[in-house]
Amino acid sequence: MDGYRKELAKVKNELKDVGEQIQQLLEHQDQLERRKHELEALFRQNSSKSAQEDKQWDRSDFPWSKELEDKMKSVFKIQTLRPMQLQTMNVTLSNKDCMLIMPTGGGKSLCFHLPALLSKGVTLVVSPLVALMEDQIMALLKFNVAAEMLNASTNKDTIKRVQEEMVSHNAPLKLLYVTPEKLAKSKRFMAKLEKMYQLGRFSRLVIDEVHCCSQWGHDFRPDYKFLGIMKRQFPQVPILCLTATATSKVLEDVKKILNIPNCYVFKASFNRPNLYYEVREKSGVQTEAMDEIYKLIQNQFPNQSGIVYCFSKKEADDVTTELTRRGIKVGCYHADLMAVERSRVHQAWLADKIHVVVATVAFGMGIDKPDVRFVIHNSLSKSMENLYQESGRAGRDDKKSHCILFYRLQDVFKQSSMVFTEQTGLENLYGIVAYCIDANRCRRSVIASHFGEVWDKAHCNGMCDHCDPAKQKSTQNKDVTKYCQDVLTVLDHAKRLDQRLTAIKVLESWMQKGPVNMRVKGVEAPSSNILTLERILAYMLIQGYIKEDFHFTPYSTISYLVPGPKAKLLSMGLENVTMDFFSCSNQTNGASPAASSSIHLEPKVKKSLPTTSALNPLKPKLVIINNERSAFSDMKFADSTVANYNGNKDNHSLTNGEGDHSTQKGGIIISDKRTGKKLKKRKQAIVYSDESDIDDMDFGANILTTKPNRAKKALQDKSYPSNSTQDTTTNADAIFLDSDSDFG
Ligand SMILES: Nc1ncnc2c1ncn2[C@H]1C[C@H](O)[C@@H](COP(=O)(O)OP(=O)(O)OP(=O)(O)O)O1
Repeated sequence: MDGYRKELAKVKNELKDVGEQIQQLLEHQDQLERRKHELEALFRQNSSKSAQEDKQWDRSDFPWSKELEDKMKSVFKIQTLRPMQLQTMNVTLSNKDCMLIMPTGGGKSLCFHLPALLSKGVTLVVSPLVALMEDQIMALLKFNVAAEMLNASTNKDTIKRVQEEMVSHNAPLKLLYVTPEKLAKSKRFMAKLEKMYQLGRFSRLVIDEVHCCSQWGHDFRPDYKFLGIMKRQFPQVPILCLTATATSKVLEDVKKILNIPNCYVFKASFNRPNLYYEVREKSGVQTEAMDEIYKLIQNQFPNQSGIVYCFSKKEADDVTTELTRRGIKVGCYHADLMAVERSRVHQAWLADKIHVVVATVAFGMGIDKPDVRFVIHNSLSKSMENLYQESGRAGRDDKKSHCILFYRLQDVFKQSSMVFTEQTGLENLYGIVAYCIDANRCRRSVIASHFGEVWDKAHCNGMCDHCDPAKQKSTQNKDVTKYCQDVLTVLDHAKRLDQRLTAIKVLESWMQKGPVNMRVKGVEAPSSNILTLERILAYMLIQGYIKEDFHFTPYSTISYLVPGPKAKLLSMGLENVTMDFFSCSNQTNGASPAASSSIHLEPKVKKSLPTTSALNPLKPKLVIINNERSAFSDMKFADSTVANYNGNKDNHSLTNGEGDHSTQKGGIIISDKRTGKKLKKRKQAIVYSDESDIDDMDFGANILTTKPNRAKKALQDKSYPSNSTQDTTTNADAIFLDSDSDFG
């Protein structure tokens, strides 16, 4: 026996060592990964080869340089080129393959419009959306540039005419737009292209939104894969690829798919200095969430142009109804609406007849309104690329504009059950979740590292909620290991009972709410607000301590939470989890999820202060306020007696609920405001607090407890009609308020 015991102790020790080593290695791996990204970016930006190449293509002494400048000014009325435009045009005019990554609105179109005018023959442009082509053709026709398009709904006469122009030396046609489907599915059209090529009239192939080729990208389109044969069929035709967003992984994939391994890659900076990035917490109550968006638009952007992006068509319909009811001129745009209605909304918005378009991502590519002052995300986007591209529709006129994302944990699962079948769907989604719950990193630096760029926080210029001096707040790194272990215990308990838990159910069990059999002995209800708990859960998810397990019903896909690959390390106590929290919570409205999830010295978690309106439903007979630390001390409780407790048991003041004070020496004397009578000794009073220093105070109550769950139990024992903490609070005879009180 002794031998076993010794060996067991030895094995446990070794396991502990191994765990610590694993943790160190994991941390080291994280650091190396980060450094690798930075070095790759630095390498790309500074390597002598790429610097030389940039210089080489920046020249103005090419045979076409003079004509290029003339046409730029005379046809497109543009005086100077933006960064990377000249390089790109010089490469493609040299008949070399090129890839340009430039942010939305950066001016990619000019990079093939202008070369098209300087080249003999026709530039073929593959573009994913008919609406996008229509917009471009309209703009080109205004500049008297001959452009056409072919798609599934083009009539026979037009097809015939265009196909004749493709192969006619005298035809004025300069740009021909087609959908990838047209290329992939029309053999006749491919035959015409062959002919055009043999006649030397196929001057260039432009592939817009080229990231659609790659399954690693955020908008994979299977028909884009077909473009892989173009280099083989037309080896002399230079390919120009354009996209606003592509990670290095996507770039490499695209090069492979299109057979252009040696193409030149130009990358304009992702940074849009005039865009202010912000994440705000979204209320769990639909009407409150709508009120907040309404107030935001009304107060900050009155009569200004903006877009509100929604997760689904139904959400877009609902938000449209809600905002219209509140008096904002909005139009709705999504794929289920008739084309005429979509076009009506788009045109009315362009003409400023309506200010806001509430839309799904269907309202996107090709939106070129210069004065969009705000883009609000009512729900989480599915990736950083999506967020960047969608919010990038703001501020094309280079004036300050706002990109505000409303975040709530429940939106993660709406998205995850849609994207989990995509190759990197969950990875991309968790990337944007990390962006949302980050407490202090510059938003731009998170975006930059996502796109593999080096970013110096100082360059943000206060243009994100974390760098804005007006929103200054300090953060503290706190240990949340115990919380994370408790979550895993809840999951283990459910597993033993053969139950599956969604995130909401996990939170419920963790907070000792919901079905009694799901609550776990030894797991104490955390004294923190729901937002903090959601944030910890989200962090566990993106770090791999928990993971999602998807199940199908005939109507939907449900995401359950189960222990993740790193769970073991945590439950064995071999890994510590720390998170950043704001050290003071002086923000209420508009705070980011991180901001409102401030945390005390563990294990206690602090929450944002509820507003007066949040407390209005509470009408207990007695309200005891911690005067020293509470922001509630100025609040009025019309139907309650208010006792101001200042941490000194012997000196308290009482008010009549309307703010008239009378100081009482020698302990609290509680009287009922309505009758003026002293509350009877042993009157029931439930006190919610974690403050241990009230433990031994005599409130004349026969129930005094310091934990909400114990209070609740006490209430249940006394047969109070309540099923939730909120109800018990409402029904309590007395509540204790300090800055940590929890109304979750
Ligand atoms: N050098 C320039 N100087 C002034 N304006 C320019 C210049 N180049 C382009 N523009 C204008 C034309 C458009 O109104 C606007 C956006 O250009 P555009 O080519 O549509 O952007 P883009 O194609 O990169 O955006 P998206 O990714 O949304 O398609 O900028």
